[in-house]
Amino acid sequence: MFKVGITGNIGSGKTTVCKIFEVLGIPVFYADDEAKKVMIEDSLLITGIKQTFGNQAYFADGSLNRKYIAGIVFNNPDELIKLNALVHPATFRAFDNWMAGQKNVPYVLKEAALLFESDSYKMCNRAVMVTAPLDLRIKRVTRRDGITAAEVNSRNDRQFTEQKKLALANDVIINDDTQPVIPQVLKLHQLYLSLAQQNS
Ligand SMILES: CC(C)(COP(=O)(O)OP(=O)(O)OC[C@H]1O[C@@H](n2cnc3c(N)ncnc32)[C@H](O)[C@@H]1O)[C@@H](O)C(=O)NCCC(=O)NCCS
Ligand SMILES: Nc1ncnc2c1ncn2[C@@H]1O[C@H](COP(=O)(O)OP(=O)(O)OP(=O)(O)O)[C@@H](O)[C@H]1O
Repeated sequence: MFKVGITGNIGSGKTTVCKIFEVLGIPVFYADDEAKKVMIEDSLLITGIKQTFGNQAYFADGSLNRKYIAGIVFNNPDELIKLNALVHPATFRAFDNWMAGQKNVPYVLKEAALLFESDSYKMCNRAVMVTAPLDLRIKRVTRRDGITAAEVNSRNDRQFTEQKKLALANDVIINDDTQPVIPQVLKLHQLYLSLAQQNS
């Protein structure tokens, strides 16, 4: 199956762009969401997270204390490395399981904030990056999540720079309010349909 990885730094608009691909009938695996799902479902992972970050990482009802974990890992790169090492293998397994269920579709998308940082782009046939300037991304995320600009910056600082990501991407979608996104998606969709057909 032809796989397209889609990424972009915090607030670039990856999820928004993926929703357009979904309208075109393309299944999307949302790695960030799946990561949070395995963190409450995989008992070995839960034990590892509690041992590493303390029992406060979870609320009494078993849900994830995202604010608590974010406060630790986005202020300490070593702690973030530990969290990534715990969570990413389980997320990769969830992707493999999801892939096994995909039938009769021309191609699939894997949405991951850390597609390049985690090397998972190497398992994709193509990588597309959604890009927008930092000031606009900060504005979007502070409005969406009610977090501060400093908190957005501290996450952004833990990601490859836009420049580094652009050098690794095969394709780019510009989502900086200067041009419409839908025609860019339609153009790439046609490209992926034809590449997937050549690949089959
Ligand atoms: C720390 C957690 C609990 C905070 O949850 P929260 O709901 O506040 O954020 P959410 O997961 O929706 O992520 C929002 C954005 O933060 C950034 N971000 C998330 N995880 C990371 C990370 N490990 N490194 C750098 N940036 C990250 C991304 O831009 C992401 O799109 C959560 O982000 C987490 O568990 N992260 C580790 C797992 C991971 O790496 N997920 C992302 C890719 S699989
Ligand atoms: N072209 C656009 N016009 C207006 N609002 C937009 C546009 N693109 C994204 N947004 C808004 O900006 C916010 C961030 O977009 P989105 O959630 O798609 O980004 P993301 O890259 O998936 O973010 P994160 O990395 O934080 O998960 C959302 O509230 C979304 O509705």
